[in-house]
Amino acid sequence: YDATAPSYATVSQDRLDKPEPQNWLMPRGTYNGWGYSPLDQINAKNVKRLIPVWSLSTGVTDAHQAAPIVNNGIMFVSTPQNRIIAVDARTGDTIWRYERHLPPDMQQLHPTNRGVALYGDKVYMATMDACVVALTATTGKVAWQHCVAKWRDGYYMTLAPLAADGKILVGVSGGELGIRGFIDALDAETGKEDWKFYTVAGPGEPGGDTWKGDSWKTGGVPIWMQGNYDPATRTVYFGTGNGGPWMPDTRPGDNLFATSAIALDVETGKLKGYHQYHWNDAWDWDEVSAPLLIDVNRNGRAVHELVHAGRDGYLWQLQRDPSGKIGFISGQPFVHQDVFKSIDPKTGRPTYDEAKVPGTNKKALFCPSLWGGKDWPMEAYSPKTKLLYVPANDNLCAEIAGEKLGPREPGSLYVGVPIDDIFSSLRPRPGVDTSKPMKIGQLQAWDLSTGKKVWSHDFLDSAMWAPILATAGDLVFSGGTNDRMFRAFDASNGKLEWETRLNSGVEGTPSTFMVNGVQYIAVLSGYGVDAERQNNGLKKMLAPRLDHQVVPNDGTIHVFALMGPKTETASR
Ligand SMILES: O=C(O)c1cc(C(=O)O)c2c(n1)C(=O)C(=O)c1cc(C(=O)O)[nH]c1-2
Ligand SMILES: [Ca+2]
Repeated sequence: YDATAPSYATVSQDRLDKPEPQNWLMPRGTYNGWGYSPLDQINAKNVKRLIPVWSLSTGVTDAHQAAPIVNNGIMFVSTPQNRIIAVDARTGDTIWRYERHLPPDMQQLHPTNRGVALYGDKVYMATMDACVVALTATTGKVAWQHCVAKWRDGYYMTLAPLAADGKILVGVSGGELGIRGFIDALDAETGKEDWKFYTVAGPGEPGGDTWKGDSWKTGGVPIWMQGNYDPATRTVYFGTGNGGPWMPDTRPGDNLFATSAIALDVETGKLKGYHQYHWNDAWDWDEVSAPLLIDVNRNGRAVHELVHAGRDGYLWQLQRDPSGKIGFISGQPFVHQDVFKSIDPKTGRPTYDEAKVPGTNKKALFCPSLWGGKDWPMEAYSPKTKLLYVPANDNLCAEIAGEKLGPREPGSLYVGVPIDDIFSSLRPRPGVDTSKPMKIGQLQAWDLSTGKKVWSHDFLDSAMWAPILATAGDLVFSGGTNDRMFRAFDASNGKLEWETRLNSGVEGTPSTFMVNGVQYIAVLSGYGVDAERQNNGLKKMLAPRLDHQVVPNDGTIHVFALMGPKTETASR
């Protein structure tokens, strides 16, 4: 009998509203999306003593992006192919495993999963075949499942569900398959649908006049990242994806609510407000990472903001209102961006350089690339340093041209750009000398009060493709580079404090937690999907410098703690 063995603690709405510091109950730790932990046992002074405590192979390869979710010493990890592993977070001993039997004839464009949600006594996962499964947290047995769409019709799910107000909120991927995107709220107990919100406004609905003819039926606007939540106003905030098909002339108009931040009433799913970052998207710039809820000090006044580092390469600061309305404050490039000619100072609406807008039979070279100034990996915010940390990719561009599309075939790509052209679209920023090590990936830190970049840690010949964890120990953690490193930086100046090389590329969402007085840092390795596709583009662009480079794909859970007597007892 182990008196210190973890036992499951029911996840109430109160606990989700204010998670205990020792737990990590959702992908970003808290509903505001900060990716911040108040734990400080591991700090800038002692992080050099950080050592591996345990690791565990997940048994699958490809993009492991989920955060290890921890509730009272029990860790839940989801992986590609929709598996979940529940382990004793101190030892790595497996408690149970769940494996979804996915249809064998299903093609996966983005074989990944961004994490589980906890609510009550259940664990929830959104699946590649467009279903939500609820498992009993202590046993891993299926309590219910509910399919929100037909995978044969091009719908799939990669996001972590958001648990709030007794509901499980999910959205669908398929922006490259001609879907009509939506968010569904399911009853956490039964799986019954409570409400549905279509992200492509239909005829007669608000925003419906921003789509012409039947274009709304295949308008895309996927939701493939978890939302954030404001319990005080009971508002959920999501970021929305690209319009489909990609070429903007196939769907003239602004295309609401594509590439936007949207605010929905958690109870009813009613739209309370929105801000479209860029209209009539032409670049696959999904703006799916949900805006962070941050109170920013402006001249002694706390302004309630929504902050988003866009795939369009702009850092957006918006204002949130108790009514859910979203106002515009500022937008400025955080990487080289040559598409926007200006931003309306009142509304934030950009004007475009038409030469940078690809179309059907119209080639365009534009910066940043299709993968954006920042793709899905989430920013972090530390209330201690008051800095926003952005995983950015600078000096990259892309060149594509559209081709005429036939009618949509359910379940097939409906992009209007040949897939091989997409994977070979990456270009260096014009004028950059690629014969020398090239500045690409950056971990940037921004002061939101002044709108100034405070520091940047730059990586050569590598993108930066991983979410950030910030801690009260004055550290920020992240992987994301093509050298398999997992790193800790000083949160105030970006100095590298610690790094370790893992078995494969790291694009996991780091988390931190405490059990029996020991603080741990956890992250998944496992490389794939678009981080790998973009890196393949870099290899061609920078040849022969990266010719020898191999980034393995194997998935592993890694857990670290400080070397010392406490760690030794903890890991035994
Ligand atoms: O339009 C969509 O539905 C959709 C879905 C996904 C996804 O579900 O992962 C990605 C994208 N688009 C996308 O454009 C993109 O760059 C991307 C990168 C990744 C990844 O896991 O690295 N997923 C996705
Ligand atoms: Ca997309």
